[in-house]
Amino acid sequence: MAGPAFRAAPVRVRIPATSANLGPGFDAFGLALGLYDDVAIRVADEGLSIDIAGEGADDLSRDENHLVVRAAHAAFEAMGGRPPGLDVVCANRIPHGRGLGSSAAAICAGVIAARALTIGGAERLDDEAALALATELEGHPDNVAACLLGGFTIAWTDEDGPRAVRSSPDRGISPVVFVPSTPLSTEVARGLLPAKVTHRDASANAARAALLVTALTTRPDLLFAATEDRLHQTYRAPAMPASAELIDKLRAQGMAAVVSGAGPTVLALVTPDRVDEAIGTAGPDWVVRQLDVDGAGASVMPLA
Ligand SMILES: Nc1ncnc2c1ncn2[C@@H]1O[C@H](COP(=O)(O)OP(=O)(O)OP(=O)(O)O)[C@@H](O)[C@H]1O
Ligand SMILES: N[C@@H](CCO)C(=O)O
Repeated sequence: MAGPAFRAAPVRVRIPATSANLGPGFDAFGLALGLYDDVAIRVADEGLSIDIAGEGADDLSRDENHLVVRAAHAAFEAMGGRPPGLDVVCANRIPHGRGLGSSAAAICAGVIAARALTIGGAERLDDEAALALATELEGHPDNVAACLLGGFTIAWTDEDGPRAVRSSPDRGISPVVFVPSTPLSTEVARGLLPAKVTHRDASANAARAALLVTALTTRPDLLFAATEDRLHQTYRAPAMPASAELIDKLRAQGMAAVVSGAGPTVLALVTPDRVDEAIGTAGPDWVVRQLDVDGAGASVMPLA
């Protein structure tokens, strides 16, 4: 295929935060949340300029190592070639290293923006290829699947690569996130996991994960039972003791609380009448937000 041509006009993409695992669905389940990064990218005649506002403005690199740029470059290469330069403007709202899918959002922003900037991009990089590329860059498919598709997603990998299906959570479920001030990198949190787990723990998780699909989509009354996990949360608790304590407190009140992604954010999935009670359970050290479920996933937006 000949190298691609590019659109002269900038594109703006809106990318949701995501919560992965949801308790028992380690590396498989994801939920898109109504908290967004906005990224605008324009093809330039040369060079690279990166403007960052919000999360990470003080510490992110402003060169080719910037994750949005790395993902965009990877996507351009996959579509046949890069443009000569890029101007990138990021408005970041998803906190970094907290378990709300900031790295997946940055990757999906780069991939979706690059596709929108490339003439014929949708044919050169279809949705399956975009998921595969984003998964390769992120290392696992759960956050990127929810980020690209919105809603509640189940991701898995077969011989053809990562796959995902999406469904809409029951409208009677309100996600509440409790974000601590200190980050924990996913890499460190994954390093705490054992290489092997017992058959008993694996089968316990299989039952709860299967139950969670029903609980999330049609039976919110089963969410508490469905969010038990034995594959990652206990192993990671020593790296996030305050999160483990808050989860215990919320669960003692019958609320479905879990580690969000690799932590240390805590996610509670509650009915709307219990949102205030959930929020009141956390002390002043937490930034607590009730968020909507995002139904659209990563979207190309009209320019303002
Ligand atoms: N908007 C962004 N722009 C550039 N780089 C980002 C952006 N968001 C995240 N990153 C990079 O990703 C790192 C955080 O990724 P990490 O996987 O550790 O946490 P997370 O994605 O926030 O959490 P989780 O994967 O558990 O949901 C940041 O330290 C930064 O290097
Ligand atoms: N499934 C991943 C999500 C965080 O990126 C983990 O728990 O490590």
